[in-house]
Amino acid sequence: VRCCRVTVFRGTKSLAEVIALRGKAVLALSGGRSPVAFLQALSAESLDWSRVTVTLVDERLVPPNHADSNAALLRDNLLQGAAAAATLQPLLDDATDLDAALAQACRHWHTPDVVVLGMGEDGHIASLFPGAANLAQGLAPDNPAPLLALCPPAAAHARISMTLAELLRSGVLYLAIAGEDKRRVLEYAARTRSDHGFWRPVRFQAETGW
Ligand SMILES: O=C(O)[C@H](O)[C@@H](O)[C@H](O)[C@H](O)COP(=O)(O)O
Repeated sequence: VRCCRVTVFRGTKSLAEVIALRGKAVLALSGGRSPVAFLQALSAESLDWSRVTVTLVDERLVPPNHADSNAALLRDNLLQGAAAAATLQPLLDDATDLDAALAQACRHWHTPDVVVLGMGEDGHIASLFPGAANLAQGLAPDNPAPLLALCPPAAAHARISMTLAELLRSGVLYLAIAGEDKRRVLEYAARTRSDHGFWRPVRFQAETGW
């Protein structure tokens, strides 16, 4: 709960600063199970939401109203109350194959000003899952591509994800995690020097102080 309140406070402040500077802001959020309380709390924040475009750090290749759709998660939990005035820019529209989905997502993409990441217990952020065939591409710090298509063996659906390079090109990054298990993963990742792909995404965040 504390993590959620702190991230709501900091995220809202960052958005307000970007809006004051540039008149508009792009916010990229994560999906999964844990952001519900955060999204609901954020939706009640007083901010000029009409100046905010909300998008996702990753999306699953499912129809827009599927229970696993991250866009549906935002629609149901964030785009309510004060935040209903924001513009939702989903990553996927009606694409059913992964290449078309990636092309579609890239067409509408804008590098976010504010990003809120979650983290899986295997250390993945966005959909940069350990074991994904093209993980190296997703983690290459000089990859010019903002988004990547992956079929991670550990995940239920094929995914579109921000690349690590694009995360690093974004304005402000927050990592919102809760619970002992995730804390242990983060601490382990910060300590380990092994170059095992399993720990790379999250170790990168630990080392760069996200
Ligand atoms: O769409 C997704 O799956 C995410 O964006 C992903 O990176 C998520 O943040 C973690 O998997 C944590 O998920 P939980 O909140 O469900 O633990």
